[in-house]
Parts: sequence; structure tokens; C-alpha cells
Amino acid sequence: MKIIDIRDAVVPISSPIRNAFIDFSKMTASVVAVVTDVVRDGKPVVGYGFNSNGRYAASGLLNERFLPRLREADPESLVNEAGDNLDPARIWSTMMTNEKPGGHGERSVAVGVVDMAVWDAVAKIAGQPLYKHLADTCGDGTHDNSVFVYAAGGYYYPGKDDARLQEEMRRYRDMGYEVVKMKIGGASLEEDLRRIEAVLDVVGEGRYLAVDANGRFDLHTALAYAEALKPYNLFWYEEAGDPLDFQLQAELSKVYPGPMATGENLFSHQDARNLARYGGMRPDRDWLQFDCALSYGLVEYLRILKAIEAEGFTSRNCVPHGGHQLSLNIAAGLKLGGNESYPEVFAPFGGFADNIRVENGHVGLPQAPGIGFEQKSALIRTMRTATET
Ligand SMILES: O=C([O-])CC(=O)C(=O)O
Ligand SMILES: [Mg+2]
Repeated sequence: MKIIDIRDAVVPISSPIRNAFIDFSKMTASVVAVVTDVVRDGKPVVGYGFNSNGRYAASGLLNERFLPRLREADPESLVNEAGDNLDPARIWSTMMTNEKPGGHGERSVAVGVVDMAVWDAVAKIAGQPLYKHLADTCGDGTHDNSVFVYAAGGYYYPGKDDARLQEEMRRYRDMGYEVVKMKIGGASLEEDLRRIEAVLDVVGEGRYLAVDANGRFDLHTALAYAEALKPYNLFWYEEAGDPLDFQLQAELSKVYPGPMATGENLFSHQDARNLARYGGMRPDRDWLQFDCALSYGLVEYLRILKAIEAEGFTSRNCVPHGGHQLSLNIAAGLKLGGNESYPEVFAPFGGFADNIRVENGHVGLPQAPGIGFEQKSALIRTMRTATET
């Protein structure tokens, strides 16, 4: 078998929302389709990928470096020993030929989007949902039947007052989510505390609310928020400071007793290991949010899991950023702590299969082969139209 075509496109995932650091008015994503010569149900198997959210489309990197390397490679060098399926690790190494280590930048996004499409194709060719394939080939042979998910939203946008924020959170709870997440750090501490209390009026207790500062704070501000947030006993306090400021994170963990979360802007197993080593993160309560789609894909995520396990964490510490179905499959197949979900933002990329409801804060998984894009009609339509497949 072989890859016969790889197509990429840029799609908007823009909206007027704002976190503490950026607005999403011009946000884009890359979509990639890997077309194979394998036929299932009378049609060629096509794997799809996209690059999560928060980083812009990587078309320059894809078209100048990573896709030409795959197109120029001997097709046989990209398949497994048996020659009956793609080999994600070999494809990864081919893409990374002549790339120096370190300074991961955003090439990890370009590699990540292709890697997602490759795994989708691999599971479709294997005739299994990806979570089952992962459990069998990279896990312990068993998988979780449902995954903890929380509803991420609570953005700042023009004209949004506390009543609108409360309505949004009420909708998430009505959809079956228990834990909701809101943005902080885009307003004064006083205003954010008022917003937090408004949401607590809806969800009842701090353990149902996570807050996300998107790396906005210096140490002084991070500590001031920590002090103010402490009494609420929140689900977590996320990305207080710059993603690479491990000392800030470590200082914070000395004074903030509640759970903290970070890692969505670390894009390699080396960076993940540094966070685990030097960031003061506590395996008994903290959460690691590496997003495989932004960080060289699932091939690299397997290395990330190994690296953090060597530092005392387990896969259950991981609740990836991004709200996408690849992480959902990883969460079920490799037994992570859960997955993010965006019920109302980043459409059609946020959210899960159309016909699977969230119940008691957990979501089930589709049975169809692949990652499950075909079970989310608006998303597969967007991907097919963009790549004309
Ligand atoms: O607003 C964003 O960039 C998304 C984010 O941090 C998250 O989902 O945790
Ligand atoms: Mg975040």
C-alpha cells in the first residue's frame, strides 16, 4: 500500500472571542488529507488532520519542507514491515530529515497536522476506531469506555456581561458537562473575581470551575491571583505565567495548594520533560495539557508520556488542550485523565461525534474506524471541501 496524494488547505477558525493574550479574529488552521491506495467500502482510504487551535495555519512550513519530503520519499519507506499499513514513526522521521534539534517553534504544528491525518488513515486501514488500535498497539490492550471532558469557554468578547457569562455556563451544564472553564487575566483582578463569583453562582462549587490566564501574568500578578483564588477551591488554575517560565510555575506551587494546569504551549518531549523537572508541578494534584496536534503529533506524544512518567507523573495527569477527537482517542486508548471540549467555540473543530451525548461530565466514543471525523458531519464536510477529497 502507499500514499498517493497529500493535500493541504487553510481554513478559518476565527471568532470575536478574546483570552488574556490574543483575540481569535484572524485565527486559521491547516487541514491535511492523506490519500492512500487502500480501498475500504469501495472508496480509497483518506486520513484527515487539522492543527487544533491557537496557532495559525502552517502552510508555508508544510509546502516548503514537510510535504515535499514525504512526496520525494520512496513510498515503501513510509509503510510498516508487513507492508500493509502506514508507519507513523517512519513518516515522522522522514518529515524531520535535516531538522536541527531544539527551538521547536511552529514546525511542530506542521508535523502535527500531517501526523493526525496519518493516524486517522492507519486506524481506518486497520478497521478499528483509533482508541482501540492505540490500546492494542501502544497501550495495555484495554481502553476507557468514556472520557472525562470539561467545557472550555468563558471568553471575553464585546458586550459580554456577567449575565451572558452565566447563561453560557448554564448551557454547558445543561449539555451534561460538570466542570466548566473560563478565562481570567484579561481584566482587573477585581473584575475577574466578580466574573468568577457569577459563574460559581451557576455551578455551585469551586470544584466545578477551572480558570485559565493564558500565560498572561508576571510572578507578582500570578501570586496575587493565587492568593485571591485560594479560598474558592477551584478545579484548576491554568497557565498563570509564560509557558517557558518554569521558575514562576515552581514558585506558585509553593504557595497555591490547589490543582494547577499548564503545558498547552510546550511543543516537544524535551520541553515537557523540563516542565516536569523544573516547573514544580505536583503529580498528586496537577494537570499537564500538552496538545499533540500542536506538538509534532501522536508519535511525539508517546515520547512525552514516557518523559513525564520518568519524572513521576502518569498518563492520568494529562488532560490535553485543544478539544479535538485525536486527543479524545488518546485519552480513551492510553488512559489519560480526560480531554478538553469546546461546545460553543472553534466550530466545527470543537466538540465530538454528533450523536454521542455528554453525561455526568463524561463522553463516549464512536465505534467507526479512524479518529471519528466522519461521525461529526460539519467537520468532515469542512475537511472534504477544503481538500476536495
Ligand atoms: O484560548 C485559548 O487559546 C485556548 C486555551 O487556552 C485553552 O483551551 O485552554
Ligand atoms: Mg489554556
